[in-house]
Amino acid sequence: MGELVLVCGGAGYIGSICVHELIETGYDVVVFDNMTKGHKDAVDSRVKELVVGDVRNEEDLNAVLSKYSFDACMHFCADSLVGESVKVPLKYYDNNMNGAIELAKALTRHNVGRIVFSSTAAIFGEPNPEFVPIAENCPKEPTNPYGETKLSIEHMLRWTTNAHDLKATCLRYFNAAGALPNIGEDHSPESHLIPIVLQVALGKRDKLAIFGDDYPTRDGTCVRDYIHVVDLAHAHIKALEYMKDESPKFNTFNLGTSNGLTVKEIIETSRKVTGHPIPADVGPRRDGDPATLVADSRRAQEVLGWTVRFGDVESIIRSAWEWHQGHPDGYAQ
Ligand SMILES: NC(=O)c1ccc[n+]([C@@H]2O[C@H](COP(=O)([O-])OP(=O)(O)OC[C@H]3O[C@@H](n4cnc5c(N)ncnc54)[C@H](O)[C@@H]3O)[C@@H](O)[C@H]2O)c1
Ligand SMILES: O=c1ccn([C@@H]2O[C@H](COP(=O)(O)OP(=O)(O)O[C@H]3O[C@H](CO)[C@@H](O)[C@H](O)[C@H]3O)[C@@H](O)[C@H]2O)c(=O)[nH]1
Repeated sequence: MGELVLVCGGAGYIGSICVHELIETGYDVVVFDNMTKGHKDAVDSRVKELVVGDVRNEEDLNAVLSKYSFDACMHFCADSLVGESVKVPLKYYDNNMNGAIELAKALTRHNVGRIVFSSTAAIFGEPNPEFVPIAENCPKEPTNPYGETKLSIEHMLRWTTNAHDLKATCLRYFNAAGALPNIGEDHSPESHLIPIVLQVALGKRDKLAIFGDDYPTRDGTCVRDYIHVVDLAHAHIKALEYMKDESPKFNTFNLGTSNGLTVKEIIETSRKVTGHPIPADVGPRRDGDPATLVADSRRAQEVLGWTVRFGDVESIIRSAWEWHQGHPDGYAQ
């Protein structure tokens, strides 16, 4: 029998892929998700249970934590749209902050000793070019409420691990992308660049809007570091193993490929992968978008022994394209 992991948000995009990789590695898994954005069909059929509950709800958490004896927890639950967070900040403070606080309280009550938390590149805000690629100690000045809530949760976890018998690892993903053959990205409404580009290629949309071409980048569009979601999943497993040994109680790692690509470059590569012209018009900037976010992930490589296995963006887009072709309506079909 492997260790038992509680995966909160395990019916969502990144969480469901982590669940699959955990089970493949020999872990047992219970998924806990309120299903506001999760998909039942994304959850591996080998999980011990898919519990429908809300991380903000003490009773829901007590029920699952009393039923099972967990070795560790992964926390993927959040609202996570940069633009939306600028428009409705209180939704983000409510779900992200309150969810993480209730979960941390429940883990300490039930003596669960390890948590891996989904943090984000958005905690760094608009880094001065001298700090790009972005290492863990880069100044943190979020430019949107989403990043603010994630940074506050990191601080809350640091103080909680200081006071309790709990270890935490915050993994700051840059832009998650790609798919497994049967698990992919299906957000509704979709706001992420690669799935939107592929929906145009599938004929589900006529064209897409490029949000601004007047940024200080090589072609004027925003630069992001797209990392394969399976590589992210493997970093979670490495973090669980690391915290089992003599690790510090609180840890942070930046996770990306260190290869920054512009919005226009992503569209161009997608044209090559799909063979579709993918029409795109330049529109206004989206609120809260920093110009450039590229990771320096050497610390995760050196300390966790993590490696990027699927770093080439063309193969990342190809894996997403294969999933989207097989699931043109997402999980709805
Ligand atoms: N997608 C990215 O590129 C990216 C990058 C950096 C960080 N992140 C972070 O990674 C995590 C997962 O992202 P994702 O793209 O898989 O998102 P997602 O929306 O697909 O998954 C989140 C899951 O959490 C569930 N959930 C949300 N609030 C909940 C609550 N209060 N109680 C119980 N379940 C709840 C949703 O139903 C969903 O299944 C998020 O925390 C996000 O902020 C994502
Ligand atoms: O229709 C679109 C959609 C997106 N973009 C641009 O494409 C880039 C990537 O956007 P998106 O895919 O929405 O990702 P981000 O806004 O960079 O945010 C993602 O990456 C962050 C870390 O970098 C995470 O924290 C967030 O959760 C995750 O949504 C940005 O410059 C957007 O302005 C467009 O130009 N047109």
